[in-house]
Amino acid sequence: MVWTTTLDHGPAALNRDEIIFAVEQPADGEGRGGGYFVYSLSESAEDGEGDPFKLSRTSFDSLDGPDQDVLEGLVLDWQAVPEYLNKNLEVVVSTRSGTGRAMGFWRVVLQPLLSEVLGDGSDSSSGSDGYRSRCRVTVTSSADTIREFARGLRGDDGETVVLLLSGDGGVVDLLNGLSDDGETTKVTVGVLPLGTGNALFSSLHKPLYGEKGPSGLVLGLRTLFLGGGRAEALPTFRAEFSRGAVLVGAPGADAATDVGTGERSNAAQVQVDHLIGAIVASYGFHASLVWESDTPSYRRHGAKRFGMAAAELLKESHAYDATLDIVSPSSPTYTRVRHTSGTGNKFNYILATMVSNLERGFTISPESKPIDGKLRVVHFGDVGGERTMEIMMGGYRGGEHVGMRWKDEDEKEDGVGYEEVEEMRVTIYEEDSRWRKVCVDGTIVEVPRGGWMTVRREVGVERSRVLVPRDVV
Ligand SMILES: Nc1ncnc2c1ncn2[C@@H]1O[C@H](COP(=O)(O)OP(=O)(O)OP(=O)(O)O)[C@@H](O)[C@H]1O
Repeated sequence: MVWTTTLDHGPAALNRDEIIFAVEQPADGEGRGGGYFVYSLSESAEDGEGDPFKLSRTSFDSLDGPDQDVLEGLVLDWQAVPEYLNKNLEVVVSTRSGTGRAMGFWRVVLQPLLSEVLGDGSDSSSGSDGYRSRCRVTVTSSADTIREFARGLRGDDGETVVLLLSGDGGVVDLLNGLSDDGETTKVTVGVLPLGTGNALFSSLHKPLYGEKGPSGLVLGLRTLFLGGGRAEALPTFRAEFSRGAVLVGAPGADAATDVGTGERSNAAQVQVDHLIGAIVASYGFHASLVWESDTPSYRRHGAKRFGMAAAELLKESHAYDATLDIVSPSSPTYTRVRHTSGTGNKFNYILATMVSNLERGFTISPESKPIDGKLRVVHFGDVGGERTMEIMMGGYRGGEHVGMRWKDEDEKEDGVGYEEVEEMRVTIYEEDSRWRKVCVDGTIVEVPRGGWMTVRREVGVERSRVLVPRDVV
C-alpha cells in the first residue's frame, strides 16, 4: 500500500486536479493544532509502468494560497459526511474491468479514505465502531459474481449503498441481478470508474469535465465523499430479444453463465429473452467494436483498444443487413427508418442511448443530459468505412456528427439520423453470425438470422438509485 503522508509542503506543492477533499482538524483546548488535511490522488498512465495510485495527505495551517478557490469548495465537514456513508456499504471490486486496477484502487485509495473519514473502529475512545462492521467487500472471480451478489440484495429497503469499482459492464450486471419484475429494490449505487469506457460515469459527470481537469477517479471520490446526499433514480431501458438469442462471452473466452433472465441450453450458450440497461443498446459498428475489442491483447491497451479494433473493422467496412423501426414520443406506432446511402437498405450504425458520452471524450448524444430519462437513437446507412470514420470523429468533437449530411455521386442526399424515441426495433438478416451481435451496456447478445432486438424506455420503474455529483442535476 502506498500511503504517503506529507506534512511539510505548502499549498503550491499540490496539483489542484488531484485534490479529493480537505478536512478541518480540530484545535486542542489551548488552540494548538487545527488547520487542514488535504487528501490527493496521483495516478500513473493506465498502460504505464509503476504503482498505479498514490494517495497523499498533506497538512496545512490554513487554506490560504494559490489553490484556495478550489479547496474551499472541497471541504468535507467531519460532522456532516453524506448520510449514505452511514448505511451498509457493499464494495464490489471488479477484477477484470479496464486494465485490472480495481483491486489496487480499493486497497490503496478507497479503503484508507473510508477509514480516515468514517473511522475504522480501532479507536475505542471515539465511541464509534467505524465503517468496518457495516462494510462487506465482494471481489469478482467470474463473469457471474456481480449478478449473484445483486440477487442477494433483492428487496433491499434502501439501507444498502453499493460502491461499484468497475466500468459499465458492472453496472449492467448489477441492474440485471437486481431486476426482478415483482420486487422493488432500493439500493444506491456509487460508481468509481475503473472500466474502459465508463460511459455512465462520464455522462453523469460531463458537466464537470473540462478539456483536462481532474481524473474520473478523483471526480468519483469527490462525488462519493462530498456528494451532499444526492442519489437519483437511474433511468433504464428494457431490451427484448427474439427466441433463440444467446449471450456471448468475450471472443475466445468461455461464455457467461446464467443471467437469470433465460434458460440455459448448454454450457456454452445461454438463452436470453431480455436485459435491463441504462446506457446503450446497439447493432452494427458499435456492437461489433465492443465485442471484437474485448480480447486480452486489446484489453491491455485500456481505452486505446477501441481505436485499435475500430481501425481493423473499418477496413472491412461491413454494411449490416437489417431494418430499423422506431416509435417516436409523438406517435404510438412503429415507423420504418430509411437511408439512401450505398445499397440503400443496409446500416453501418444503429445505437439507442440514455447517456451523452460513451467515453469521457466521445459524445455520442449531445442532447442527452444526466438522468434526463430520454432514449435517443443515432443511426446511419451503408456509408462505407471512410465516412463511418469521419462521422465517429464528430463524436470526439463534442457530438458534431449528429448534424452531418452529404450527397453521394448520384446526388442522393443522406445524413446521420438522431432522434428521441420511446422504442426501437432492429431486425437482423445477416447470414454470418459475426455480424449478428448486438450490445446492451457492453453485454453481447447474438440474435438468430431474421431475429430482432427491441429497446423500450422504462417509465415509472425505479430499479436503483445512483450517486450524482453536486450541482449537476
Ligand atoms: N474475474 C472475472 N472473470 C470474468 N469476468 C469478470 C471478472 N471480473 C469481472 N468480470 C466481468 O467483466 C466485465 C467487466 O466489464 P466492465 O464494463 O466493468 O469493464 P470494461 O469493459 O473494461 O469497461 P467499460 O464497459 O466501461 O468500457 C463485467 O461484466 C464483469 O462482470
